[in-house]
Amino acid sequence: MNPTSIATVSLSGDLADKLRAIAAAGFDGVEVFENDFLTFDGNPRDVGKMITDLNLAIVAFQPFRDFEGMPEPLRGRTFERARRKFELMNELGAKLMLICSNVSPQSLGGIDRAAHDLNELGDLAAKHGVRVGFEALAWGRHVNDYRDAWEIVRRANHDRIGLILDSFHTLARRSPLEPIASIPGDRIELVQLADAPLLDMDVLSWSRHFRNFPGQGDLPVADFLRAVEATGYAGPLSLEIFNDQFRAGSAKRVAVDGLRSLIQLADQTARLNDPAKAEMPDRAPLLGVEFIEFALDEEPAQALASLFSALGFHKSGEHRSKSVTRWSQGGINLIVNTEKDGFAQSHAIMHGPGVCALALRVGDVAATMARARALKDTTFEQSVGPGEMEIPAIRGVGGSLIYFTEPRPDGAQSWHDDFIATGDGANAPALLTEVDHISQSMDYDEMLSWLLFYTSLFALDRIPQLAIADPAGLVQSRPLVNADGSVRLILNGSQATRTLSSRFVSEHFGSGVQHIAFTSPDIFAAVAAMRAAGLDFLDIPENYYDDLEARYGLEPEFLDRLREHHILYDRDGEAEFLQVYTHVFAQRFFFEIVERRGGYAGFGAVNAPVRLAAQAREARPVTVPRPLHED
Ligand SMILES: O=C(O)c1ccc(O)c(O)c1
Ligand SMILES: [Mg+2]
Repeated sequence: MNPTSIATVSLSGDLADKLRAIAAAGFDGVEVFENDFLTFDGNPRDVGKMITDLNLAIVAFQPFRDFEGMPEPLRGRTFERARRKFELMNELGAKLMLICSNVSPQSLGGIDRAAHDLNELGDLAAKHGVRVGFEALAWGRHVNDYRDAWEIVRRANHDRIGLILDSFHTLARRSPLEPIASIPGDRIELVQLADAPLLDMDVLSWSRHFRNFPGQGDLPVADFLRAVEATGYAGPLSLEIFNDQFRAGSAKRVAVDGLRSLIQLADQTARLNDPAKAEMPDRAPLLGVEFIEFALDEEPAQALASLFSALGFHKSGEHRSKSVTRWSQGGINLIVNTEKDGFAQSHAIMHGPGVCALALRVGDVAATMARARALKDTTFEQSVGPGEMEIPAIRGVGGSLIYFTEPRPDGAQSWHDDFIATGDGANAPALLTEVDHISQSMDYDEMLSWLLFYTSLFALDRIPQLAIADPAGLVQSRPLVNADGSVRLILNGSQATRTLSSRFVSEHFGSGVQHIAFTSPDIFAAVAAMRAAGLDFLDIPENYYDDLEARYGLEPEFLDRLREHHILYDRDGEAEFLQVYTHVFAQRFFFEIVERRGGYAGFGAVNAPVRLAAQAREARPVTVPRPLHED
């Protein structure tokens, strides 16, 4: 793999914070952004030493703007400015200066004029023992395509002058990638990498605010890198991300994401060339949700058990050595953990009653763990009793765990064997059959981190992000689904502080599962049975049903049944979706029951504002967050 690097502009903090985060994440080098240096209180030699002490290479000093094609007397000033920066680079210990193409209205066009300027600058660079790389900005005044930048560099014909390629500028303009392959690799000084979501806006604003790490956006960065590899370029791959959330987020977390994105991109690019030569197992296919584990104290656990019973679950097992019970229905397994020590208890103390772990069924646990380790995901081990199974796990959202299980040939040990089966109620027909989806709420700034976490490890497809109106602000919602729909995860985050999603995070000390939806083959029968068992459902206003009638012209009888059972409805072509919500449990999480008819693939997004408003009416007033247990 090429050396890894990241530009300081990609992270929050002052220069020292940024450099520490970059080194801690394990990058080989760094592009020093001039602005990070100018605003830092430390002389160039000390900054240079700080960087080498962290074992980082200075890959580039940048950007030097508005250089080529200036008329006199501006041209003379520009060369003097460059000379000063070369001196500064020598003090810092930087060997490469990045020049981005001129945006000044005063600049003059002409490839030979630009080539001549760069040739002359090459002599000055040689005098100072440094090199210069020229990069086309997508919005450059005369040079805005890498092919023109390369032609200028070629004609400059100076051994101190090379080309800089940036995936964003190339892919944003939809420039063809094939011509990259014919540039000699040793004339490329640096390759910068960035992804971005597809947005319909001017390219400058898009670049300055919405870039993100490869794999977080929609651009074909692997195709770009594949073309670069064909040149024989062996220098650093440097992430250069201008992103509003990254500037505000945790430098440490974002730096780790950056390295993970490069690891996944290298794997993706290798697979484009020859899947057999990949160095790590492929993204893990998900086969289903094996179980969902709740951690809580005895008292709320009893209330949760009543709720599970009313939802049609039966207690199907008692753990052999721990205070852990299993509840089942159809293909769904829920685990209730009330242990007095260990991971689950810490989770309950920290977050209150809630989901502390998800277990996902994968084709090959060992391969999944190997890929997780390659991606630098955090693995987790916990002590187990004699003869009990250790289930391999990694850390997920909000410090929760993701366990991995795999289908086992008959007779092989499985996590089920840790439980003594209790058969009560096992023969009742299942009202609910599968986990339909799991929603996790998180800080808005973390959404791209968890998106990368999930999609780099698992074969999950991203569904476009939706903005959903909560009465207290917008909530961004990003579904991730596997090919057969057996695993659907939803990431929710909001920049507004009082939305249901934000309050979940702020009042419960961090991100986590806020809601779980189960599939029912017959939602009316399920809701009737649950109501008979004493459960009631989130109230939905009459206005909603009036609108449904107006929108779809539903049969009055059908509409009455929806209304009576508080069921929400959506339609997509011939496909239909019915959904109903429990009240919120312990002010933390809630359940949803859905029925999908005719292959409905969405999540009832049109109904989400109705649900959020209903929940807001029920929500307690905001209180100052405080841990459940203060001992
Ligand atoms: O947005 C800019 O000005 C800018 C500067 C330097 C770069 O390498 C780049 O890609 C963009
Ligand atoms: Mg760039």
